[in-house]
Amino acid sequence: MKLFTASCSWIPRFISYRGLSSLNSNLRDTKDLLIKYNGGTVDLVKDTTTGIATISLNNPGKKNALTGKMMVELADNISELETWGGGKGLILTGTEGSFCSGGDLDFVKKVLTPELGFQMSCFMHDTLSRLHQLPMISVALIQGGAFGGGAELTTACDFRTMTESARIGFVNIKMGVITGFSGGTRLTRILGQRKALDILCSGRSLDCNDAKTIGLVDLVIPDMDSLDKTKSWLIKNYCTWDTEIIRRVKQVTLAAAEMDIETSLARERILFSQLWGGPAQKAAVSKNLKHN
Ligand SMILES: C[C@@H](C(=O)O)C(=O)SCCNC(=O)CCNC(=O)[C@H](O)C(C)(C)COP(=O)(O)OP(=O)(O)OC[C@H]1O[C@@H](n2cnc3c(N)ncnc32)[C@H](O)[C@@H]1OP(=O)(O)O
Repeated sequence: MKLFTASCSWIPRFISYRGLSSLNSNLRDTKDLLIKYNGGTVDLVKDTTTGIATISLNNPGKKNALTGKMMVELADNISELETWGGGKGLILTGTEGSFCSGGDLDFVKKVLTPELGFQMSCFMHDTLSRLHQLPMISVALIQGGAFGGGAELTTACDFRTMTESARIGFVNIKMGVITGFSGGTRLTRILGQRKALDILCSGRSLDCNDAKTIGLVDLVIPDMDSLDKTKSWLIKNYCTWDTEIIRRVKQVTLAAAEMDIETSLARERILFSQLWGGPAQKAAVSKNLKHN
């Protein structure tokens, strides 16, 4: 069988994850290209009282399918969150009862060359890596459907909640491709290789029970008031602490997952010692707390 990649001589021979920065020079060009494919919005709301941000994918006529312009807006929203020192948590969701049905097929049909696919993929990898690396606790609220690229988006978050009637499917294989938004790598890190292979290679869609059983989803919630319920769960479980502490815990876990152990330990020592003797610790040690 002749390999399709034989015609893709323009693809760099070696691309390492850390090598992504060497592709960054192309991101501005890609942004200029993507923004021309109009439709939908991606809206960011920052609640300064709770420290919880919400990003909503909004293209309801197409079940929140992602246009090029929406990819750019998502990237811009992440850039804004990177500079928000007050952020504790982030909820990524969609409007009008859907999460996201993947790439907008009207847009996809206009960019069907390996070169443009590579550019789009680099852009989305950069955006979702930056989302994943935000020093706040991120949750994807899956409602309605999350398919193809939409399912991939959920894997960039730390946690996933899913409504009782929702479905999630990595259907890329049924569309003649594999994961373009980094979902293959991220799903494998979440589930392990065997379960990820099952989900990716079957292309089957999962209901909330399947998704919870395999460990893709952390919490199943009723359809009603799913955003409020996700927000309450996020705040109650992870975000009652001091902002600086939450952000440091997230950074420690990221370093441990993605760096060699000595570098990660060095980072943990610094993040720890900067809190030692601070107001939160002084208040806690003066309280004679019992943890049972
Ligand atoms: C990036 C790329 C990749 O593979 O890496 C991808 O993500 S490929 C994209 C992978 N995603 C897909 O192939 C999704 C295909 N769509 C579906 O399976 C279905 O539409 C569902 C998403 C399950 C929703 O079904 P349901 O019966 O609830 O609604 P529906 O089919 O009437 O959809 C409502 C309207 O949204 C449109 N619509 C739905 N998904 C769309 C998409 N991804 N791009 C463009 N339009 C889309 C439908 O054509 C329809 O338009 P009208 O009202 O005008 O008829």
